[in-house]
Amino acid sequence: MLKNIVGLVTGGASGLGLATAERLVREGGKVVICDLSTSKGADIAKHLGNNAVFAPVDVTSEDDVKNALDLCKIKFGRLDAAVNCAGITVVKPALNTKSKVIHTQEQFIKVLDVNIGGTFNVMRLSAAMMSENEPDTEGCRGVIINTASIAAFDGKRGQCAYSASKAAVVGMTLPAARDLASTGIRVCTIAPGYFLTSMTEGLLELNGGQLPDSMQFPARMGKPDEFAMAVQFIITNPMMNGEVIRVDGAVRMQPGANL
Ligand SMILES: CC(=O)CC(=O)SCCNC(=O)CCNC(=O)[C@H](O)C(C)(C)COP(=O)(O)OP(=O)(O)OC[C@H]1O[C@@H](n2cnc3c(N)ncnc32)[C@H](O)[C@@H]1OP(=O)(O)O
Ligand SMILES: NC(=O)C1=CN([C@@H]2O[C@H](COP(=O)(O)OP(=O)(O)OC[C@H]3O[C@@H](n4cnc5c(N)ncnc54)[C@H](O)[C@@H]3O)[C@@H](O)[C@H]2O)C=CC1
Repeated sequence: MLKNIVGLVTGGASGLGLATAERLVREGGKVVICDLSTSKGADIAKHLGNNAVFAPVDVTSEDDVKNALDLCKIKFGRLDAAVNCAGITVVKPALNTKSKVIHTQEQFIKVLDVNIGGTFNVMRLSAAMMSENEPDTEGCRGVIINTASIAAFDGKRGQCAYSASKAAVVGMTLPAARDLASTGIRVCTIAPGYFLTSMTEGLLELNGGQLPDSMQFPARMGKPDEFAMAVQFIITNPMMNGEVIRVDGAVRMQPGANL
């Protein structure tokens, strides 16, 4: 149960973030869905009812994130769990050896800006708000959960920017947990494998309907709620801190194309 837990979920209008927002409300919590103003976040929040509200947020903007946290305070009184799911990808070799097309520096920096900068922005500002919470019986004031990817460890061809950004999210997990330990705020990261969302739709088809050979068990794409289950586990287990958990059915990405 997540009874009375107040969560803020970035990327909450789609895929893994949406499943997390839905689970929070289903399990008795409340949620601020943060996503781009162009997303379906407002409709989704309306559909979820009084325990959900939408905040239009670009995670790279300090003002947007502060406004979302203000809304969280006005609507729900406090923040217990910030879940960073907003993320983007670019798929392009550093150099396409056949066409001679070079990866642009702009694309590389954009992915780092959203995936690293956005995650850190939400983490630091959420922590400031959580630090005002009364600690629970364990002395905990809140928890921050970031989303990396198995591409942080074994990225494929074409994933320099994405893998670098996710490796950075892995890298900031322990120092952030150490920074926030004295305030009683925990920080963990989930590194998902292949999950069926708008980020990955079409990949299976592109791969001739073939799942990756390295996929072990279960040999299928993850369901977004299976990510949300990991979020719930981290929120509810006080010993979870400073750790990166792969949720991937034991798959390892291979160097070749597509999946
Ligand atoms: C887990 C998560 O967090 C979510 C995920 O990541 S999901 C996983 C998503 N998967 C990916 O991101 C991988 C995506 N990769 C791809 O889409 C492709 O491999 C790619 C776009 C990177 C390259 O595709 P491609 O079709 O090989 O590129 P293309 O430009 O058409 O290259 C044509 C040829 O040059 C070769 N080539 C081009 N650049 C190359 C390079 N740097 N090295 C070797 N060969 C190269 C290709 O192998 C291909 O050869 P053939 O014609 O003999 O097959
Ligand atoms: N789907 C998968 O297989 C995997 C996904 N991930 C990661 O999980 C996270 C969620 O991805 P999915 O749900 O799959 O993708 P998705 O594309 O379905 O959802 C991402 C959401 O982030 C939002 N977003 C993008 N840029 C934003 C910004 N600047 N500010 C605010 N919101 C922004 C999008 O509008 C979208 O709603 C991402 O960080 C992704 O890298 C990691 C491993 C595997």
